[in-house]
Amino acid sequence: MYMGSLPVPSTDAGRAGLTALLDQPERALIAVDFDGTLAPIVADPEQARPHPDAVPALARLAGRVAVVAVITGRPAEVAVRLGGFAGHPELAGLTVLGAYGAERWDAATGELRTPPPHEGVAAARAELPALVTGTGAFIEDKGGALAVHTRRAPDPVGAFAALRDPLAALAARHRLALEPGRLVLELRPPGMDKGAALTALARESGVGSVLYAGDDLGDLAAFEAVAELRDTGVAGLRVCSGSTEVQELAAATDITVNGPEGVAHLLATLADHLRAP
Ligand SMILES: O=P(O)(O)OC[C@H]1O[C@H](O[C@H]2O[C@H](CO)[C@@H](O)[C@H](O)[C@H]2O)[C@H](O)[C@@H](O)[C@@H]1O
Repeated sequence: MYMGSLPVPSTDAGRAGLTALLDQPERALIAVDFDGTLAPIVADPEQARPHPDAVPALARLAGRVAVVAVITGRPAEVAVRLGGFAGHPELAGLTVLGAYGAERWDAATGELRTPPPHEGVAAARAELPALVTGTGAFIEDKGGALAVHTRRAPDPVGAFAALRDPLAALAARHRLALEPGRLVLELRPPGMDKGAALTALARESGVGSVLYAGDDLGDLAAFEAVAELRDTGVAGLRVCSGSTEVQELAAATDITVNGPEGVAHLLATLADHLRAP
């Protein structure tokens, strides 16, 4: 069902979230995930780029809402580079929270904040090649974390399943978290997730409504955070960037759109609705 050209959220709380965003955009936070939400999924992580309509839509929204943010598992500076977010005058207020919220880049200052290295990542880095050899998986070394990708393996799902337990054991040995995603298993420092990152940003900005869009298991914490923010009086709208790969998000969200193309369309339609009078 559509409200004008905007989809109608499937829940009362989601409808309240959308209404709050449309009524008081100057008090709204719009936060989006990068891979699978802004950027279509591709086989080589280095080749991921936002959907062509996504960044222009974010830029239009940035002029109308209180805060626009990208919250991603990528290192913040990688998301900034792949997204082309630096030096974009209309995105001068953009915040990028990388490494599941452990890193922060603010367009306004250009400042990048990263945590000190976790010794477990260095230890896992040394052991990982032996575990991965022969599976067809490849390692994306993100500096502060390690991602093992099976998308390019001959049997991506089989390789993912075969690696899950050994990587969980490796993570446990080195006090790391194992973060499963879309044909990827990430070893990363514990203690931060996208939910904590989103809540902190919402509190810091004092917003009255939050929209969060994501596509993967790592986004569930952010969707839960939106639900918790609602209990504290902050209206919320949870948008699923739908895919055939991840089925678990529909129950945790208020709107499902068709992947990054659908997200870009939704953001652009929101920007149309919020056009300055
Ligand atoms: O939080 P996100 O912005 O969604 O980042 C999560 C991970 O995404 C990337 O991997 C995913 O996208 C790749 C490029 O499309 C794809 O090849 C891979 O199969 C996906 O899992 C990225 O490479 C990771 O570092 C991110 O943590």
